[in-house]
Amino acid sequence: MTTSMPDIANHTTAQTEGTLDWVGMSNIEMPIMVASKGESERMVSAHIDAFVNLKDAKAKGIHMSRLYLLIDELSTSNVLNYQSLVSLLDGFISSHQELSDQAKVQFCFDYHLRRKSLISGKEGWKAYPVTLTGNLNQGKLTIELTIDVPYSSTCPCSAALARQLIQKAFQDKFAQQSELALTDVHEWLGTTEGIVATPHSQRSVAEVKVKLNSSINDFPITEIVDLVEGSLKTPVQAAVKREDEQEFARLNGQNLMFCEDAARRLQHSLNQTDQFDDFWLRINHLESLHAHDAVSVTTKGIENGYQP
Ligand SMILES: Nc1nc2c(ncn2[C@@H]2O[C@H](COP(=O)(O)OP(=O)(O)OP(=O)(O)O)[C@@H](O)[C@H]2O)c(=O)[nH]1
Repeated sequence: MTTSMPDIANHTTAQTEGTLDWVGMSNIEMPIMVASKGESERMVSAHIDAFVNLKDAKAKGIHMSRLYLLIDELSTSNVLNYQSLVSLLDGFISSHQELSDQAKVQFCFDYHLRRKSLISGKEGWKAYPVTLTGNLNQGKLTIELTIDVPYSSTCPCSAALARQLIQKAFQDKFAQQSELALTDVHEWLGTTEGIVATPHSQRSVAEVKVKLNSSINDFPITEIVDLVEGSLKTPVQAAVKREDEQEFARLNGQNLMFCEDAARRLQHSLNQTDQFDDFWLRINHLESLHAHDAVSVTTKGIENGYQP
């Protein structure tokens, strides 16, 4: 004889009635196969949030296990791409008929890419934090991809102030000499007295969020990383030999930027491509001059689009 188990979610009603915006599970850890455009399908270790709304004020609760098992099925038998993300959201709602008409899911993971050194031809891994978010609200679908791309920024103001000090040191050193010997100047420039000041630079992070549509099935992770790094020109490096470090110093010197400059460069590049319905970006310069960060935020600026 089998004993039937109490089913609180189905057979009892709420002690206090009320509809709820989101109910679900946060921080579920699962391996997920991710389809990223131009890359082989890759297993990532994902942290997942899964939610539905509770529109029935009297219902005791949602069915957590149904959401969990739908994600588990994706983890064990499928690949995460645009279509499977949409099917997952559909499944959340169809498994909660009468209870829910909104669903959202978020996958957070590090996506590793091989990145080339600047000069030496070496390669190394870089981990990019990625968030994929799906939201289905009474039939209205939103799929978003957010990537954090680290880079280096050198302060243009600091660079100008350092140049002024270098000019002054040059004057102090050579002003009294009637004739300048090229070798003397050349040698002096190679000393710390010659380059008496250096501008400050900082590790910086561009957070880029794009709204995807069904014209994209595999997520454009590499494409966005390439776009950001290609625009800013000073990506954080993986494998570095001295020739790479020297090139990095040159690139920093030739791409001086405030957080405003970085945001405008990315805004320009993202406006050049029409594959994203909308974008939002936040530039964070983790200052070395200050103990606080310099930040700029912008969006595509479309009607009813992302708000800054
Ligand atoms: N709704 C809800 N469930 C919770 C919560 N915390 C833990 N659970 C548990 O999640 C488990 C799974 O719930 P259900 O999905 O309703 O499980 P089930 O009744 O076996 O599954 P179905 O037959 O598909 O409804 C239950 O044992 C709940 O106790 C909570 O805060 N809210």
